Amino acid sequence: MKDFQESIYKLIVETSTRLPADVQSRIEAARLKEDEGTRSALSLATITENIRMADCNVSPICQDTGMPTFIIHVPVGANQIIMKAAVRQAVAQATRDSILRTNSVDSLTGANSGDNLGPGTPVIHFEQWEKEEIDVRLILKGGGCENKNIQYSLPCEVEGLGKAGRDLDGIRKCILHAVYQAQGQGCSAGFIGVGIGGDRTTGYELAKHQLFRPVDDVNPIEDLARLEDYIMEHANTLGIGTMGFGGNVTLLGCKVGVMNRLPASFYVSVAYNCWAYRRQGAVLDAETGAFKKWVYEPSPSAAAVVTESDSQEKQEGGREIVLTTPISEEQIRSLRVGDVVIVNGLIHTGRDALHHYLMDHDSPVDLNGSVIYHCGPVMSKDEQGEWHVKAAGPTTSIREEPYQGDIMKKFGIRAVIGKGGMGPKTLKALQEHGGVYLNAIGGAAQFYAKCLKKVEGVDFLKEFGVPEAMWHLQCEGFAAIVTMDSHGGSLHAEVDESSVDKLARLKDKVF
Ligand SMILES: O=C(O)C[C@H](O)C(=O)O
Ligand code: SF4
Repeated sequence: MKDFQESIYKLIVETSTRLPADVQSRIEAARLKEDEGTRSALSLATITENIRMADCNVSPICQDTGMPTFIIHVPVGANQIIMKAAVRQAVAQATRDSILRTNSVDSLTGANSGDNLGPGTPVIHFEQWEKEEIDVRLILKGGGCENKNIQYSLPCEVEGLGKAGRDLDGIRKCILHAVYQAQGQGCSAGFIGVGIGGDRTTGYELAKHQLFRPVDDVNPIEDLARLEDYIMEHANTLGIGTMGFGGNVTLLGCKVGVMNRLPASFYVSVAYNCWAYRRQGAVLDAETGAFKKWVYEPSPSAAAVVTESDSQEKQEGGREIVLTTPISEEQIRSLRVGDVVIVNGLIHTGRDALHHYLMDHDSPVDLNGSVIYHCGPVMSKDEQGEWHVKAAGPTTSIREEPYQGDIMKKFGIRAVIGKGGMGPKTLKALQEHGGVYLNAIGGAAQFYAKCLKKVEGVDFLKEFGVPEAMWHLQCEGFAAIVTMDSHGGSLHAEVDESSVDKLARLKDKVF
């Protein structure tokens, strides 16, 4: 097994930095389905550019490299103990090389293990089979879309759709609702895996397993093939669009599996995966572990991908405003939903741990007129001890809803950049205080890293770990869209309202 570890490392690099061809072609098709010049079309152009950059830079497509989950099929007699140790070493090496973000956190203390190893991480499942080769599949599914997974226990009442019974039509309602409830927060347009039956644990497992199916396969069970087609057609009438900006394409793939259940239970489990659907597999030689071939066709090389890199400019009706930090209240009050803002100057990252901390502590730096970026970057340190941003897209902002308004007021923060939008408490605070919410494109980690020119410093690195630390970054030309303004306007509230109406149109029995 001398080559096994190296093959696993190669698989991790491929998975984190290049989307397979089936995934990429769905994204490209979505881009063509969106009307030219709309926010969704331009966001998909940014996403396409980001995919190209990740490939060229051999760097993570998205900064959240997720929970590394391996499913390994081995011939009878393979030594799984040795293989497991090699997988763990390859994961640690990929983390040192900034291909994976340090993503393993002690649930009680919040301490980051720093190498992606810890109780429960990475996830490694072994299966034996009769074939004379090893098949290793890997999925890197990030935390934001994982938070949008949902499990239904039938029969139940589904918002917008009424009663969902223990039949195919009840299942249909659950899946439609699962897409609706994710809104833009799981970086739509997304892919879903659905597990029907099992118990609460195996139902979710089955759902995740569906994400290993090729995007273009046809379900061998006729009823489920019909259900998948129906969902693909109708989930795309909800109008949620890319990042929840509104648009024609909300769902890029739907795969449904079924297993037996207990008489008393009927679960429908949905695993929601963002557009950054990073899954790949490798077939390896059973004796040496040497790489033989990829399981999913890799994308054509980056040079062949056609891109439009001027995305986010000239948005539908929106103005483009350049803001340099520190920003005044007057400047903020002049902004409206739909404006494109180009941010320059010093900004600060802050997410869960920092927001919690700032509620009853002082800030280590002056935040008056500043911008907080909801982001947990991938960073690397060079030999001179200088930090560099390797990947830095936004994280889901709604997690900071309990804190955000209070913190903006307490420290005089004028803008937050994030993704997926925030709720009524923040919207009210933006009005009272004179603040704005700027939506960046989730997953576009290479695209934004390019704007983060210099690391001026960092606080709480030891205490919170790399993703949660407060990084002080000089940025240049960071484009984001105003989706919540200081006049009570919220694009997220609008899209939510209109999509629940559209969901309700799908109430009538189909199956
Ligand atoms: O943790 C992150 O960087 C992002 C997360 O995947 C998210 O979607 O919010
Ligand atoms: S930030 Fe978005 S694209 Fe990245 S892992 Fe989270 S949900 Fe996926």
